[in-house]
Amino acid sequence: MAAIDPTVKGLKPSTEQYNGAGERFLIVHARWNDQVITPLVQGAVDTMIKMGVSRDNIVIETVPGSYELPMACSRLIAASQIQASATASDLMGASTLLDAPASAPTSAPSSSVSKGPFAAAIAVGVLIKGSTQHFEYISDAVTHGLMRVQLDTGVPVVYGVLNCNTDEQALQRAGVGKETKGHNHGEDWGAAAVELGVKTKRWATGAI
Ligand SMILES: Nc1c(NC[C@H](O)[C@H](O)[C@H](O)CO)[nH]c(=O)[nH]c1=O
Ligand SMILES: CC(=O)[C@@H](O)COP(=O)(O)O
Repeated sequence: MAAIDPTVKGLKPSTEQYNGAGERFLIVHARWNDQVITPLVQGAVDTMIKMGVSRDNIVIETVPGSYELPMACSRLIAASQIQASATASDLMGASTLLDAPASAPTSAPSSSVSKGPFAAAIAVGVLIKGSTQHFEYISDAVTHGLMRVQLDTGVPVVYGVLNCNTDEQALQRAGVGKETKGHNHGEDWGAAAVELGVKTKRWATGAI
């Protein structure tokens, strides 16, 4: 049998460098299959930091299982938008205090911590096939749910969900396989979140 060309399958690196500095990102992860989830989330965080994102601007939330990911992403994206408008009106209020005492600060305190809306989210879950139809139903529902969240909100939701037939398949895709280590897909998801966050913001201004 002919060997598979290892250069065929996989992600071509982008020619553009993306910088997520100043942007806020969301990671929601399931707690099912934690041995696989932990390195995936770590891989995503490490890559985002390498791409300029401050660790303080990565919000990490957990849910019990993958089935809960779409709801949590949807509501947390909405919460970040509420928080951003509340912060904006607080700042506007502060800047119109013309009769503020001379000792009062004239601008908002500077901080690297953002209260802006999430630029992008990553939903991380690991589904491993068991002996019933459970896996198929959850995989399908979560996949469609996450797509719906990103299209409905206009905020990119990276698909960090592994759908695996065996434990070893899942471990290898988190870079911690027992037979062969494999590649940590969380790193790709972190990079995708920063790229899509930057691009979506650019597209929102009408720039192409
Ligand atoms: N079997 C897996 C689950 N199952 C749990 C569900 O996702 C859900 O939490 C429950 O049905 C309550 O709504 N979740 C995973 O993430 N991975 C699995 O392999
Ligand atoms: C509801 C469950 O988590 C469980 O009964 C599913 O079983 P399996 O993973 O063997 O399909």
